[in-house]
Amino acid sequence: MRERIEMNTKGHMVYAGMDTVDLANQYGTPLFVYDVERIRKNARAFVEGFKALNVKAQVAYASKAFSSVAMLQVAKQEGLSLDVVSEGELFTAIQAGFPMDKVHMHGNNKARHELEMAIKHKIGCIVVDNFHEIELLQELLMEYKQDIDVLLRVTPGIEAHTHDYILTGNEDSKFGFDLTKQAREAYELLKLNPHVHLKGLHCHIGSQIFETDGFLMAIKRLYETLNEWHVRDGFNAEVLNLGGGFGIKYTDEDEPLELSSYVKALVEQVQEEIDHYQLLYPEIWIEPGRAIVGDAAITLYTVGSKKEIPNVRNYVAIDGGMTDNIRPALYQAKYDACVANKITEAPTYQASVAGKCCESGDMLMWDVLLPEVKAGDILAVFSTGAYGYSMSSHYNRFPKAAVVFVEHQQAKLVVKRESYEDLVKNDLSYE
Ligand SMILES: Cc1ncc(COP(=O)(O)O)c(C=O)c1O
Ligand SMILES: N[C@@H](CCCC[NH3+])C(=O)O
Repeated sequence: MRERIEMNTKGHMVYAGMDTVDLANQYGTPLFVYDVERIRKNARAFVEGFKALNVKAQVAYASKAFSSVAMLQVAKQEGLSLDVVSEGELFTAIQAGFPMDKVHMHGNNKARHELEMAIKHKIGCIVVDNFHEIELLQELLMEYKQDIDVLLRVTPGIEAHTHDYILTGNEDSKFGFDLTKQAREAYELLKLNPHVHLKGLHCHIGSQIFETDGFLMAIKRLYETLNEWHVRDGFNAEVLNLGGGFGIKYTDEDEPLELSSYVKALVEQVQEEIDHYQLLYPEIWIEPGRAIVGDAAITLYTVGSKKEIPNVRNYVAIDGGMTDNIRPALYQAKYDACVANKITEAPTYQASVAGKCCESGDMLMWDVLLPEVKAGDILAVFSTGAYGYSMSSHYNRFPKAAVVFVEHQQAKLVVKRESYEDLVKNDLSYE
């Protein structure tokens, strides 16, 4: 990570061409700072990876990783499609002027009103997850006399090498239909609905995955099923959606693949299956979230109190924590950081970085090496662009942080810091 740190003549860390200490002073902390050029570079690696192989594809940004109007506008500018999982994410897409025909809707418990909103806005595709949803769709499409493209989400029974909580493609999962029996049943039910156009299958095997073998195995499993359906009644998948999950570098322990090599591996495996079963080549869709925004942001915090326990541990507290980054508490996720105003100083002080919530588990990092820190220093945590702001909470009534986009050495506030008034705006008096 440290090789990525740039510094200016003041000895301050520079990020996306900007002095991070100046950014912290101007916008306050905690502050998410996104490098928009990096977002574009990541998006293009996927899009161009498919283009280079001459494969028809859609790269749908999984907006759960970080959704805001500005972010979705960047995704739109890059020609991405969009994966939304709720009315709120769809509403944000509408506010961003995102083309609705490039929006795909997910969700393991889509409510009637969510499906209704998707239908009314004529989104590009609904990824059908369960039998209840098939019934709801049947009713709504009749009511609206409207057609819609759908994919069936299936669980290919793959155990990807990642944290248990972010595994989704294994058989024992709350998402999708199992491939052995339920998928066939769902396929038969969807065939009865003249308003539904089943385009193909979807699977998502998990998140923060560094190897391609899980994806390749999933493709094999999907094609076993697709071949059965083809043999039985001539079904040809026009679309194969392989989900997201492409891993990124958080710390030096992580060794992610080049984004284009994931694309190449997926395309080659699909080609192999197509050749083997003599089927038509589908469009390949993917849904990267983390790999588009994860390494494109840092979070800036201000250091406050310290607690030094001789022969045990040094705690350094910052002005944020699990409210803006729940990942260490939830997944034991690891991060790397530096002190933005002390880049030239040697990291000789071992410390654990604590948040300010009333919760012992509210820790951002355990036992990392920093320079001697003191109150007022600015801590920069790397690779916080995915599932940081989007999973943030109001625990202990901390207002949510601000988000700044930087491009061409210009910073722009894209999400305002919440005020205390924002926090209580939905509260009603009981007096
Ligand atoms: C269905 C689906 N698609 C895409 C994603 C995005 O995953 P990632 O951010 O790991 O690329 C997720 C989250 O894991 C997901 O559940
Ligand atoms: N939120 C998770 C990933 C799972 C997301 C969606 N299936 C993370 O921070 O790693």
